[in-house]
Amino acid sequence: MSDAFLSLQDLTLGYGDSVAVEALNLELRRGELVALLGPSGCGKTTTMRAIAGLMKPMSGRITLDGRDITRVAPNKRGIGLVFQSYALFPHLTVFENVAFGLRLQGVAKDEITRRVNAALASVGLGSFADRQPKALSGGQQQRVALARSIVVEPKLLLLDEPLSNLDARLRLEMRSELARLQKELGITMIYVTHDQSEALALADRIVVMRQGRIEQIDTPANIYERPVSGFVAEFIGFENTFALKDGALTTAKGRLPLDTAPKAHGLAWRPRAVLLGQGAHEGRVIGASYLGETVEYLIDSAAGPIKAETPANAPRHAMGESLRFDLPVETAAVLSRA
Ligand SMILES: Nc1ncnc2c1ncn2[C@@H]1O[C@H](COP(=O)(O)OP(=O)(O)OP(=O)(O)O)[C@@H](O)[C@H]1O
Repeated sequence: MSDAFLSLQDLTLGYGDSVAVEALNLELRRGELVALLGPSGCGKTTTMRAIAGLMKPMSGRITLDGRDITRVAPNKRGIGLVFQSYALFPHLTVFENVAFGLRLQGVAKDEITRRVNAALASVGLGSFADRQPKALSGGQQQRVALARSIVVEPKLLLLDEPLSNLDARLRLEMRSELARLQKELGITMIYVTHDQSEALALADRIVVMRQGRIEQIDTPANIYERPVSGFVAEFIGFENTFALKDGALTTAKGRLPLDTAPKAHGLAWRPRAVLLGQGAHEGRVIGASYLGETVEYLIDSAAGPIKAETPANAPRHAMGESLRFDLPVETAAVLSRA
């Protein structure tokens, strides 16, 4: 057996006869934060449910800290959960909400007081112990939910879109809070999100899922800069993705020949890597949106629309204008798979 802290081996999961996740293999090191990233329906929540023991795998094995937990009851796995709906008990104080799991475990009173206060302090709610949940903001409630799950010192913490109910500012605040807590407490975490910036900011490694399979596992920097496939590239913001065929960038709409083409399945560029006003290709401006810092152009080309982004203080291009553009191969992401 490997020395992985959590290991998912050939895990196949489904509902009735329909398979939702197929032969998934994933290993986490102790203390690692791994983000599961992917579009709606790709199997993120299903994977989390199986790890938590809330559904039985069709086949495969799960081990945690050297123990096979595939058939262990959810409450005996030592796994904490924070889901999107963080339902606190409305009639209990913040303190009692956090103490709940420890009371169930029969932990001594003094130790409960000590651990609950420490958990509340670690999420910045030390002075809120006596409040009722309804007297807290959404972000504060979310932090109580987090304190409640870390106080029982789980071996593994599963977070499924835990910040999705919060407004943009709170999300950012909670995101850095979570990162700090995770490092401070050394908790191993799996974090489900469909928000790429959240995954990039938080994770040690990102798992990109597609239709129940893993498409790429890598560091945030490698996922962002070196996506292996068109699917990952598009998901992570490379809006100009092409297959390479006979030395030309190829889409269903047409082709753009290249002087020199690398050996690869495809190439992809972010909008800001597209150069306007120079280069081997020709196009016509069919869209222009002012975004504040930048202007985003849609350029009609022989291979369909190309998205380009230039600094707002660069020379502007008018709608309908014909211009040359360049897709420099040296700034492209080289895609090894379809
Ligand atoms: N209770 C269920 N019964 C039948 N099929 C289900 C059930 N829950 C999920 N599925 C199916 O399993 C697949 C994976 O769903 P899952 O909820 O794991 O996706 P997800 O990546 O978490 O999506 P989202 O980001 O929308 O939460 C989907 O095709 C979904 O329709």
